[in-house]
Amino acid sequence: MGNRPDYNHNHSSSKKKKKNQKKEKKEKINLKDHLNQVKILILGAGDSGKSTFLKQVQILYKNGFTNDDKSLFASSIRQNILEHMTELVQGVERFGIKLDDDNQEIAENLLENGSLIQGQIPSYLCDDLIRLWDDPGIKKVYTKRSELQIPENAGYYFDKIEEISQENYFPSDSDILNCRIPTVGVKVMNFEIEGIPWKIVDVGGQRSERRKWINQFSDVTLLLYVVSTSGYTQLLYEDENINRLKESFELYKKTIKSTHFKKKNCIILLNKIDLMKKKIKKKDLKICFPKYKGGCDFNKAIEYIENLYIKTGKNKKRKIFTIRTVGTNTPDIESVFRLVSLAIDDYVIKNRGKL
Ligand SMILES: Nc1nc2c(ncn2[C@@H]2O[C@H](COP(=O)(O)OP(=O)(O)OP(=O)(O)O)[C@@H](O)[C@H]2O)c(=O)[nH]1
Ligand SMILES: [Mg+2]
Repeated sequence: MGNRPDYNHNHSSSKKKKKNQKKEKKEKINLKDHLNQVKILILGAGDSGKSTFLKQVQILYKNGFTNDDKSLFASSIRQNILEHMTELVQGVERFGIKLDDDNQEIAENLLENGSLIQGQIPSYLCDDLIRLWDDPGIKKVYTKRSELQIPENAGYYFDKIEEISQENYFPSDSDILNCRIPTVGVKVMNFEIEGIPWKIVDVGGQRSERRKWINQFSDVTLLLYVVSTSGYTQLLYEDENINRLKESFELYKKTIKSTHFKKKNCIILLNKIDLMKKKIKKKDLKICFPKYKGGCDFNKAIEYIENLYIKTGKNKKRKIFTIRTVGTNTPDIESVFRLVSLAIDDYVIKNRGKL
């Protein structure tokens, strides 16, 4: 990736869109004259990429991660490796797949005794993990990982087990961005842009976390709703009868109706399009949205999702913007910030004198 992603709002044709963008740019105003603070609330279902967005803000606007942050992430990354390999080994049994004879014993050992020692992967465990990852049976289970709730990015770390097991391993930004730690509670990030305090609020997206959302609904300047587009082939972690993208859409429908957001602009991040692009070649979006008729065509599929979210959310008092992103790619999130600025200007212009 690395290209500036497309963005769109309220179904404008591309000619009209360009004209609107030009007009909106001209009307750029000094936020300081109108707002005491900017509060951005990030919502979306679990695993959609909300906290990844916050990590990108840390990289872009807060000088990146400290050494203390990196040490903490190193332990989480090692824990991710161990957990996901354990899940793969459990999958071997579930799918009735055979491992190489020697590896069978290693697998059993991992299930019984595999654990980190003071946040480190001991060298014998590192060897075992590498052998398992090299086993064709494990690779076969890995291709079925969506059925096992194993994160799509797990392979990113399995390819680096040796490096990550080094005692002095310090994760790169990319390693940190790929790490999966479900959010519990509310995380707030404060920083300043052009003399105005900005507050970005990230919440946990899993069902058990959502009752805490309402406490964050007041004084919002802009809503960001993150959608994992690749979730159309996955089932919900919390309820394996529900499709993830469907859950995201139903949640959005309910959330955007809230009176708190009636006049608030909203940016929909159509996230994980890297994964969506790969999946759509083999799996039709119809499995999630039966009315979709575009087949295995990425552009048609993404436009269908885009239009669903825009149509459901738009009203006369607010705009729904969309942007396609790979959340782990920093330039994509820089582009989101250009759109954030546009959406906030638009909000301020419409509500001038009432803020
Ligand atoms: N391939 C790919 N992975 C992504 C993308 N965005 C985020 N991820 C990964 O998806 C996983 C989940 O991201 P999080 O940011 O933790 O998701 P979340 O929405 O905060 O999840 P909760 O805290 O449970 O609500 C992480 O492992 C990220 O690295 C993307 O665009 N592409
Ligand atoms: Mg999170």
